[in-house]
Amino acid sequence: MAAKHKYSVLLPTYNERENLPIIVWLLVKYFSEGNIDYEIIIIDDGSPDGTLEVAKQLQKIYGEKRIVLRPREKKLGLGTAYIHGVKHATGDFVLIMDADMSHHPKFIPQFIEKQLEGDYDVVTGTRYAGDGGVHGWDFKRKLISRGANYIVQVLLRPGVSDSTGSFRLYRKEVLEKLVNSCRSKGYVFQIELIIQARHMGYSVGELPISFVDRVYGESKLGGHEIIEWMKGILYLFATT
Ligand SMILES: Nc1nc2c(ncn2[C@@H]2O[C@H](COP(=O)(O)OP(=O)(O)O[C@H]3O[C@H](CO)[C@@H](O)[C@H](O)[C@@H]3O)[C@@H](O)[C@H]2O)c(=O)[nH]1
Ligand SMILES: [Mg+2]
Repeated sequence: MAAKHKYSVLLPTYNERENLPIIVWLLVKYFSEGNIDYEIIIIDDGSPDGTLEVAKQLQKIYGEKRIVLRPREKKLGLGTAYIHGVKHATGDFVLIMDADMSHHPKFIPQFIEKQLEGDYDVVTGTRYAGDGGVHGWDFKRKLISRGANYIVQVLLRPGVSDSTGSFRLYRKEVLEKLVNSCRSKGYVFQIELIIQARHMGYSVGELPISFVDRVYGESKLGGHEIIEWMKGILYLFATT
């Protein structure tokens, strides 16, 4: 596949020292094999494990055109990391994904194909339709994810089968507009984006993906994030 567009990948990182070289290597592989123009924007939030130092090494290996560093001094949340990253994106399309290998770069050519096929404004990965799935999570974490999706379905009617997932492809100008109309700062940000996309009449396609739990490091979704998530959902319910 030789796509004529440029794709910017936003990689938010907090303590992803072990994962970053693997995901970057795979991203480079799939983009190069597909002869696709790309940049990888790493938004590190002052990770104490030295993720930024690793990112700097990767920039030396792959070059400043491909690896763009947009770090922030401290942990300011996943939603604001995306907002920060998109400001610096130079591609026609923006891919958002986790940096811990739960979102495998092998799906990127499928995201691109799906977008081109349907001329979609957004293509969103789904773990809960078609061949999509979740692997490696314990029962509690599966329940949290299913429960969160169910709450969103009932309260906000997002029009997609997996509203809490965050492996997505956006037309850049669409993402910029969505980001400007979103207020959430944490994990609820991806839900607000997809709800806004529906309200603003953008076309959204779904792509089944498999989500595999991380091998290295830990999830940052703790009790505080879950409480903030619930507050965010209630706020969206009351205001949208
Ligand atoms: N820069 C930055 N990055 C962050 C922050 N918090 C998390 N990240 C990064 O965001 C990505 C996802 O964080 P995880 O901590 O691995 O999330 P998860 O528990 O695996 O959650 C996944 O499932 C959720 C529910 O389906 C999703 O909402 C979430 O996006 C993610 O896909 C990782 O690359 C992580 O380093 C932050 O405050 N700042
Ligand atoms: Mg993760």
